[in-house]
Amino acid sequence: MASDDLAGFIAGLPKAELHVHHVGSASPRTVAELAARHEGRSPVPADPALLAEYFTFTDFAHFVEVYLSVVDLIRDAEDVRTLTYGVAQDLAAQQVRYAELTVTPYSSVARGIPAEAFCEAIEDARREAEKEFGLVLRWCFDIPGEAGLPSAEQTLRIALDQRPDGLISFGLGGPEIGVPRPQFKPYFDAARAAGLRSVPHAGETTGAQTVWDAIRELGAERIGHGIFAAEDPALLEYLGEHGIPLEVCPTSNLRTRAVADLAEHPLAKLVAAGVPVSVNSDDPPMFGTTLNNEYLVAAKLLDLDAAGVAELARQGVRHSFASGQVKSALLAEIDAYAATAS
Ligand SMILES: O=c1[nH]cnc2c1ncn2[C@@H]1O[C@H](CO)[C@@H](O)[C@H]1O
Repeated sequence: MASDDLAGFIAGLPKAELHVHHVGSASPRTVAELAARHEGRSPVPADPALLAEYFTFTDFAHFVEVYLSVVDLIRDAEDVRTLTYGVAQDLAAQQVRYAELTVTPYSSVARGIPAEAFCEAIEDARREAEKEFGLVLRWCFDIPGEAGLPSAEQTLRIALDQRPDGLISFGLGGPEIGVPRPQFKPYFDAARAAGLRSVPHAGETTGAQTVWDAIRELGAERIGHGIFAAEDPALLEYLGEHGIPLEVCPTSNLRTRAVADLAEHPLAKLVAAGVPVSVNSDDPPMFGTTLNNEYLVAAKLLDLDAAGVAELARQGVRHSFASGQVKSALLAEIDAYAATAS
């Protein structure tokens, strides 16, 4: 199948998205509109054409700085509602049927949006998206690592006090350098005791030890990124044996300069070692990508044909925290599509 045909196959393929950030998914149009409202008071350009340059990152720390400047544009619950609905619409347009969206309530609450109003806004958008697009949305509430333990405490409190219906997991994002995972153990323990699944980022910008810490200290059931696990054969074996999947986002790793070149991306090495992986988009407009494009990138890295790509989509479903019913319906849909379209 030619590359154009494969792109067409991917575009129509029903998919799950497991690693995508809320604010990081805002379309350039949405970001530019929000920036226009705060012109003169925000470094974010109000012209969508200038955003690509603004979203050129020198390293991961620069990425977080830029990310937070966009977070700063979201000032009230109406902004949250509009943003979330737009993200759902963009996912549905790519034939995403189920998505776990990483949301950072701490950042918005710290900027003055009450926790209750924030949760109400995302829940409104979630219900609307399910009704209008048939997209099942779930939330991962993550601790922004750079904001330290007070942000962990508050993220946990918001999760447990508000407990929005769509909330299924607890995460940890932001920088890894200078933000050791073990200090977050009590918060993950409490979140897990309350029935939330554990999905911290680890091994995105630091080495295998961070992934071990995420597993041993935070009870990680899936790992955000985890690409530096490739450095440690014992860890690769452990991930495979215990079925702990990595949520891999190839273009993100390139754009934050975690990986110098796609040719050096460890996806193929991880798969060859028997590590379960899914392919995801992270912060698609900020990285100039889409989930569909990430599938195409992964197909090149793994040398996959249409059947291989369909299997990748099945992995995303299997690694998700969706209900058994949602999983079987989506797997059946993928099977039916692959049988007719390839
Ligand atoms: O690739 C990523 N790695 C880590 N954090 C990220 C990424 N993309 C977006 N965020 C977001 O960065 C904020 C600051 O900690 C958090 O809101 C986190 O969700």
